[in-house]
Amino acid sequence: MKTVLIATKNKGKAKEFESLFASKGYEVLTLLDIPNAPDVEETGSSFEENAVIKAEAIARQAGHFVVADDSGLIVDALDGRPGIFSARYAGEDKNDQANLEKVLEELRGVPEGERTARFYCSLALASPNQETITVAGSVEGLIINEPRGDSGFGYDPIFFVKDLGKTMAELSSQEKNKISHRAHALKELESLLDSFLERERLS
Ligand SMILES: O=P(O)(O)OP(=O)(O)OP(=O)(O)OC[C@H]1O[C@@H](n2cnc3c(O)ncnc32)[C@H](O)[C@@H]1O
Ligand SMILES: [Mg+2]
Repeated sequence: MKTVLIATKNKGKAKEFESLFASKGYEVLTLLDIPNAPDVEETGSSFEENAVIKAEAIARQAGHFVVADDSGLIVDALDGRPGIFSARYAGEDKNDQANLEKVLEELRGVPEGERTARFYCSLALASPNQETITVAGSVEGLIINEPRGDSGFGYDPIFFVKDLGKTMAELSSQEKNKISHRAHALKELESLLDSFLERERLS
């Protein structure tokens, strides 16, 4: 089976990539499988910049092509926050529960019609031998008042998907993997991946 290395230490993302790539015939490895994998500092000012920083740092270290994901929640009433600071919104310890509570607190009193938001995912595909490629995907939603559901990870329990009448955390993993920002970004990457890997083989 073909293997792809994903430059992430996030267990929720790792699980989703395993199932998203399984349908394309790839086995997924992440930094969680590699002892002492470095923490790459996310010093960029956009999702794209951070995805590229992570992908290129790990590709250089591993001497192999990798995919990195930089993603987050963009809330219109909060001028786009938490945005690229989604993982550490409530503090350096990256606590999902504290992060979503901070968003709910900041939105207290904001009427339903003004609680629009989107999840955004930038994927970067990098190799020591080639120019880095980036793609992106997003999904629209509303931030509800109370967390609902216990699947998924991160901000999923407060992100309501209007068309499905459920929060992201109330969807099965199969359902989330059809409509998520990550799934949409990966769809974009799919058409570029084969030719990237062919150039990789020839380099
Ligand atoms: O950098 P890596 O190691 O990949 O792991 P991370 O958790 O730090 O990941 P990011 O820097 O990309 O931060 C993304 C944050 O946005 C949130 N997020 C991203 N995708 C999400 C999803 O599908 N559902 C819910 N929350 C999500 C989640 O809280 C993440 O911690
Ligand atoms: Mg991160």
